[in-house]
Amino acid sequence: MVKICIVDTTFARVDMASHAIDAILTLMPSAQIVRRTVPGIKDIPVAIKKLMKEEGCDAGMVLGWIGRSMTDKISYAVYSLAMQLVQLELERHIIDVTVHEDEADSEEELYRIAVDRARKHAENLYLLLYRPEVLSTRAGTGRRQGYPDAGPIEP
Ligand SMILES: Cc1nc2c(=O)[nH]c(=O)nc-2n(C[C@H](O)[C@H](O)[C@H](O)CO)c1C
Repeated sequence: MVKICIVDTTFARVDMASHAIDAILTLMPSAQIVRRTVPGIKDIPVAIKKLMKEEGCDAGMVLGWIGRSMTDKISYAVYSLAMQLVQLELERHIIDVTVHEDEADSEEELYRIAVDRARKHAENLYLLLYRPEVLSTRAGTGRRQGYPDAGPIEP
């Protein structure tokens, strides 16, 4: 049975983890999910690393929300680097679902982006774990999460 650790934040304005878990359990009905929630993105790296080690998770998913200010964006850069280090150290995939609040002006559009991104990355996690060959068939096809696919560029 695959075990997946998930960490999200109270800073986020959409409960993306619930959508991700719903998609994960649709694709992997026997998956065991361990979820924790922390205040903000800078609290995620240590939380997911500790959880993955304590629970022995096969893979992880982190869901963050970035505010509109420059301080928020710098926080994201620091967080993003830390998440790369955690993955390298644990040698486990941890899919990063991040929504930047300035991706859209309306709350309706931000909600749509957040849900679409969480669900599509849940599928990516499934493919990384169980169907890596499917990802290879999609190489160069301009897949997007949160938006319609960009599509391939043909010669
Ligand atoms: C400036 C800032 N921006 C964000 C953000 O855009 N998204 C987010 O999730 N959290 C932010 N935080 C909070 C920090 O990540 C963290 O929760 C606090 O510094 C407490 O450790 C901070 C402090």
